[in-house]
Amino acid sequence: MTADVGVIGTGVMGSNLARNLASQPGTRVAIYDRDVERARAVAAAHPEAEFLVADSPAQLASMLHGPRVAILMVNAGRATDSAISDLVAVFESGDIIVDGGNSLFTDTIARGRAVERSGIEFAGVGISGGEVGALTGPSMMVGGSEAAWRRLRPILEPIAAKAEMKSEGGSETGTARGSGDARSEDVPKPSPEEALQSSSAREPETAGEPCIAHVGTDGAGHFVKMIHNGIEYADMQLIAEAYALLREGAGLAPGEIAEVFAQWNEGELESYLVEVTAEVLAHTDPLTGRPFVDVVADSAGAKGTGAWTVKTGLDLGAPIATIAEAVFARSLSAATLLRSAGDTLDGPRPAASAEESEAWVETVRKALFAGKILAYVQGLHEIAVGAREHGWDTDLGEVARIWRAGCIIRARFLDRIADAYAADPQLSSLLTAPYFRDSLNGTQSSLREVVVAAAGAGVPVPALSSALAYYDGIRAPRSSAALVQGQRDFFGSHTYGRVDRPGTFHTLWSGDRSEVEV
Ligand SMILES: NC(=O)C1=CN([C@@H]2O[C@H](COP(=O)(O)OP(=O)(O)OC[C@H]3O[C@@H](n4cnc5c(N)ncnc54)[C@H](OP(=O)(O)O)[C@@H]3O)[C@@H](O)[C@H]2O)C=CC1
Ligand SMILES: O=C(CO)[C@H](O)[C@H](O)COP(=O)(O)O
Repeated sequence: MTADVGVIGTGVMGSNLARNLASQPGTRVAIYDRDVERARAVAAAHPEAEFLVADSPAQLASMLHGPRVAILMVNAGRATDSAISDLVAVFESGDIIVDGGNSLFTDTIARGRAVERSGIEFAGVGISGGEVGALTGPSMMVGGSEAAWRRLRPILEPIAAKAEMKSEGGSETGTARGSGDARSEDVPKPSPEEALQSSSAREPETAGEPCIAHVGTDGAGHFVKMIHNGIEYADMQLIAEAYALLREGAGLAPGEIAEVFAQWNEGELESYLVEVTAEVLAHTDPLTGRPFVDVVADSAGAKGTGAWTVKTGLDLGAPIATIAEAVFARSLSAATLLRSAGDTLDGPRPAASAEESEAWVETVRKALFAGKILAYVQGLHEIAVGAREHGWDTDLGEVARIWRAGCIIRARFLDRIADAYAADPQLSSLLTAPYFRDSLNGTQSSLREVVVAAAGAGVPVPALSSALAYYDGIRAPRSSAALVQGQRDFFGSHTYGRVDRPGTFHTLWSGDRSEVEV
């Protein structure tokens, strides 16, 4: 018996993606893990998937009919390199290797070149949705040649999340829905545990637009996924700051804040991350009976995609300060030695004013919405700049469309982003689209208010502050960069342009201070 597709790596993502593939009619899946017992255990736990389990890459290759397709779901970096070289040794020209992990896009470009020298196709596919998404429908960002996309589409499209079709009236009623997505109103949602334990708990979504797209050649899929994760970092940090403003500014308890977030999730802030936040805040630690959030160490981890987004933004000259602040906020949280100096430092201590809490909650909600829009604006701008730099034909509206369901940053307003690019495919910035312009005009004063209040109260809100600075930086009729240009010319003859005539100029600062054209 031969299999249609192979999955390498049967950990959190690979096991669930393999089950998702195996649940498609007529699809037989072969699995392999370097820990062969892990792959065997996955097959034993899910007999309905009828997996073929390979003991080696060579056996996997022998189980697949040609031209072979294998999807790697292994850790980024060395593990991916080693899995690729194992496959290259046993695959043949015309076969295709798909890297579905969170690889750095520049690695994907280099790997593609190396692999394709042997006639084997290579595609880098960003996959988002965590373990439940992998099982019930992830969002997938495909990078690679048109030929690879044509081959992969029939395999991957059926397992992708489906975003609800919009009814008459467009975004007013159109909410994103992936299989396993929490926002279905008419379909009972299996809990994550149910979804993971039993494939029979899964109600495959067949209607709706599949959340998968070919976003460009070589590294484009992993590039777009990297920035998805950068936005994820910013979104999470903005939410965490809103939580701090409610807890420390309004004196609300975690359970009360959980209710606030659950309520926010009914409106324009509706998103998977806001929903998850409400669940985490409502949770009580079974060991101590205290709010779960109070017993978790306040030191955040990171696997690297956020930092890559920031490094790439620096290389591309794309201003993504809110994403950068979110990455640095995690670094600061984990810098225990640095933070130990805090005890000796003066400053205000937050004092809650509970009597104003209702108005404050609404102000924080609006500030969070403004911050969230600005974080997406930054991420999408970085995609546009990166696509230009690398020659990828990435359609930002398509990116927004495939993020509407299945992925971690799925949110109601992604419909609005998709609409904005559909209305104007040449949109230079989301900020000029009427919905986003009007939303920011209606929320910017709240963003300003919380940043001022937080600074006065000593509550750190780096992401909200940087979102406001980004907004005001864009609004400023004249930037203070003119002075920076003057300073650069003074100490380094770096030259400058003028507002009143074309050309490049230098002032003879050490001489008679006359100006010369250079
Ligand atoms: N977890 C998540 O929510 C998400 C993860 N991702 C990405 O998906 C990929 C997989 O993540 P995840 O499933 O969480 O990772 P896990 O560590 O749970 O699983 C990876 C599996 O691959 C095995 N493996 C490593 N190297 C090889 C190899 N050369 N050949 C065969 N098997 C190998 C590992 O074995 P061993 O334990 O021995 O190393 C392990 O069993 C990563 O790139 C991750 O960044 C993407 C989206 C979401
Ligand atoms: O890819 C993902 C979702 O799309 C992972 O959830 C993400 O990698 C988590 O990242 P980190 O551990 O850095 O917070």
